[in-house]
Amino acid sequence: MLLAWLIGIIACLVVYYVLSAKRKFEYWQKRGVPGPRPWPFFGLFVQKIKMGMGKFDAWGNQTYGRVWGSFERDQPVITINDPDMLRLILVKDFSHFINRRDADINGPLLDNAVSVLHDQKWKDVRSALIPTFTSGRLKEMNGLINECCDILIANLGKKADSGEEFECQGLFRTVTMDVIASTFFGTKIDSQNDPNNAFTKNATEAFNFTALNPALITYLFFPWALPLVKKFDVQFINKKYIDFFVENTKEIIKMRTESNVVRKDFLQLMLNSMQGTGKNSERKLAEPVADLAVDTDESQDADIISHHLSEGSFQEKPLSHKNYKLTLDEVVAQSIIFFMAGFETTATTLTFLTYCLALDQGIQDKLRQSIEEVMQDLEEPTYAAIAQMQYLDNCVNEILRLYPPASKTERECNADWEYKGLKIAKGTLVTIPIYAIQRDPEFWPNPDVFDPDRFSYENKQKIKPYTFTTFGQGPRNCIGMRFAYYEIKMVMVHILRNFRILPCAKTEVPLILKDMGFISPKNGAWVRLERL
Ligand code: HEM
Repeated sequence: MLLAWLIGIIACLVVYYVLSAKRKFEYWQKRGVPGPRPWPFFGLFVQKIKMGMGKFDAWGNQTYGRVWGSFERDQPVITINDPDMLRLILVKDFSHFINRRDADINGPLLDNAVSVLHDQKWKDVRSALIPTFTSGRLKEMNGLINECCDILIANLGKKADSGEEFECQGLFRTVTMDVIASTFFGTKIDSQNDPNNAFTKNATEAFNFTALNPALITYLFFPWALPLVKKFDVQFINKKYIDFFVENTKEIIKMRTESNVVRKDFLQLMLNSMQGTGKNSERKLAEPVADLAVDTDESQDADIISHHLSEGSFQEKPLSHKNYKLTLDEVVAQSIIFFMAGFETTATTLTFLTYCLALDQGIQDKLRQSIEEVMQDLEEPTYAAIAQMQYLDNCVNEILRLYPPASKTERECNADWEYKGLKIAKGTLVTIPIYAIQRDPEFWPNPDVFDPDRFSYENKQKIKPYTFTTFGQGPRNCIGMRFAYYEIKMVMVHILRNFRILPCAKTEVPLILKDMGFISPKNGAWVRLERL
């Protein structure tokens, strides 16, 4: 009897999942949008895991064209590789596509993070954060970043002297973590000399995503169980790692408030905004929020980013009309999200660049020489010097094109939208397949080749807008973009002025990628160094 019941239940579930897969496939067919047929229950999950997210999107583009449809859970997903459509979605019609999806597995504190906030609340918080990332602020961080780089160079010197082969990503994580801890929290954690310290361990573990992440599995396959698992504190990034950062951040804030210590770091800027003493609080109602890509304060100086490439990041309209004051929870949440978003992405970029320079000594020599031409008698790089290093900018952009740390981003459509007969219904998720667009041979000839000259002054003018979207585009692009460029360039200048990067026996060619969460080398990127 029990067996009969069991067989009956399984049969019902099979029928349900088969019909549901059919319904999802037909949803896009009816709208004339091609796309893969999802498997019952698994959807397209198995293919994504097998290929990796970026390669899955590239396969989708090749097979179905520039616009194709699929589903995630019960939500229709449309993947768009058409740069003209992306311009509309990310910039012109941004008001239809303000938010990313609400996965509701971030945990109560991270629900306050700018990356997951929605609508007006997002506008308020983002507006309050903008003054934190101007080039003026970055210039103030120069000494702190140089300090972390000096430790790196001392440690690399030991590796060069011993002829040791080493894996770069682990090493770069410790540098970028030290930089973030120092520039954001005014704290020296010295994870470079103590890679087992609690900050490094917790942050690295927090990013150790696998397809078996319990929150991800529940979200994708058993959404009805979400309220239940949330009761057990299951969230996308394990609660124990988040708690570690919450406790530390709150402790630092408490110490500052009690002792009235004022520092020149990002945390202080946020605390100023909380207390209404920040630059933001002086903004007049009608005054537009500072442009996200172009720093009006410093517009007479060369900037650290290529404006041409961040076309569309212009803040066309003010985001918020209020002089928003951050709450304590919001300050803590932003601190954590900056830490999380900031160290792994920059470490990965440094890793890939080091790897590619090891394999191409010609490019490495040219880069070193171009850096020396700017540095001349300077002992340590300054913001102004970095901004003049054109070939370094080309190399960094090319590595970000070839290996974008985030293989995709997304927007959720909040009101029905139409373009040339294609209707996107409210509630549809729009996927922007960063990796796939940046490896598309129509936009990037020989897309798998590392060729910094694609970004030379002359060639850059020919790059089709919205085909380089490593940092996203439009008002909701990466808020840390300028900081990331600055940090990556500073670290590379220090390394290349001291060492030649060489391949070693363990250098994997071609590099196999891991593409769950952020893109990274699956088996690490191994090199060795020689002192110059
Ligand atoms: C190489 C380094 C980095 C890359 C490639 C990168 C990439 C991205 C991408 C693709 C997005 C989504 C943009 C969109 O949807 O249009 C994003 C958002 C974001 N990034 Fe970055 N990022 C990097 C470094 C950083 C750093 C250093 C920070 C902080 C210090 C940061 C903080 C953020 C935040 C807070 C958001 C959400 C912004 C919002 O929703 O308003 N990122 N990033």
